Amino acid sequence: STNTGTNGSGAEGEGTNTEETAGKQEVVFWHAMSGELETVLNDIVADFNESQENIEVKPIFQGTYEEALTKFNTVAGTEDAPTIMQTFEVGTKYMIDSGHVQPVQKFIDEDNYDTSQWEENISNYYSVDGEQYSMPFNSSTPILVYNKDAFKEAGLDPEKAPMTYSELKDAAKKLTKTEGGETSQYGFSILNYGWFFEEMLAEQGGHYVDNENGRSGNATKATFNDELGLNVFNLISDMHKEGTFFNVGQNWDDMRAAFQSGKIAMYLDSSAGIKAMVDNSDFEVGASYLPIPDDADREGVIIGGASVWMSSGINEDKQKAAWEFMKYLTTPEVQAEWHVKSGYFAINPAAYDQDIVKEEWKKYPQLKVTVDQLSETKKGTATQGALISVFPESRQKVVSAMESLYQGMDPKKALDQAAEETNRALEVANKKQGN
Ligand SMILES: O=P(O)(O)OC[C@H](O)CO
Repeated sequence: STNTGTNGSGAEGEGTNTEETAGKQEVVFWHAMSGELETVLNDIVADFNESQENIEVKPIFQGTYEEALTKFNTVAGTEDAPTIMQTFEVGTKYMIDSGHVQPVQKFIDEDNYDTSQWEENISNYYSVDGEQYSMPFNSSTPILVYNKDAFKEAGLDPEKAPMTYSELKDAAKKLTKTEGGETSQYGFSILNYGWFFEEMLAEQGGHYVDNENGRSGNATKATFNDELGLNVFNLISDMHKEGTFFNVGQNWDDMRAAFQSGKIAMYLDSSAGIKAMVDNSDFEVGASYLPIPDDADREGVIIGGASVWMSSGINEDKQKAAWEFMKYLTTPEVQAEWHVKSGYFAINPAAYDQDIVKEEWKKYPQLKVTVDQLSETKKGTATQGALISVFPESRQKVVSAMESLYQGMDPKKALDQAAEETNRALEVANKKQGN
């Protein structure tokens, strides 16, 4: 089964929005939650619908985050646009620039809604120029996941996950099993997905683009190809050359299957994948913080996952109905259920005081690790994440650069190329926006 929105598979909705059902205000909700996540989401929606006389929320799965955004693009600004759209974090600026979204700030103000109950680290990400654009919903961060049984077998302390690049390299060497030129177990792997690079850069306090990650002004240039970005690329390249790193490709399912089958002993995953991993592995699974370079200060992680957006240009009663649903999603009770069943963070930390969370943390201490890593994150423009309209495109360039490392490309050259391509995309986008 799939666990995260980046890894969509399953039945997709038709994407057409039907009229009001039985006099109820229909709220069409496009999302990218597949597998078990979709079930949990549908349950929450069903509970909401049951509690409402006049509102009916209709969730429609639209594929991966990338696929859903492409579909949104084709209907944004028309009457076929969904009332609510789930978009991954790196689509934030893209959504704002689209001109087809209604910032939820309007409803926060009209309703005197208290957003201080939201986790600041999370809501900050979706707040631009003092305005809350979207409502945080499913937030995740990457974590290091490791096979504790393999650690024991290799003579490593299963309670001590590697925290630095040197420790990671050493552990990976001990965990790698090679016989007659065949490697049956690799020490480490990272999915070819730009998110992991973005996070490992932020951990060191690095910026992805100029103008303080596009937060103090419009970004004009990529900065991720600096020394800090190079640390990450060098790590991957070195470990790959040493034979301790396995290239799993771009598919989340393949990566998780490689871990479960014992092909890799450590890898990076979304915090939203940890619970299913613990449940579905026949060995003990550990979770820990992202490793950092030996001499770096730990800055923390950027909020990943997605938030929910409201379309503009649609009936205001529909928007109000959507806002009711959004408020419901953020209650401590719903967030507690969402956190324990999905593994995503509670965007309302009061959820962590709910009994079901306390019980679950006893059973799955790995869940708490993910919350600790986030709460220890230092506030700043590095960990707030970059704000750029061409982020989804730039991410693809970084993915290609990561892939070229396995063909033996020089890490600096690979990274520079991704940066140049990002610069070109930024230039085009800025011209279009008249900046
Ligand atoms: O797979 P998710 O939902 O944890 O999200 C990971 C990334 O942040 C998506 O951009």
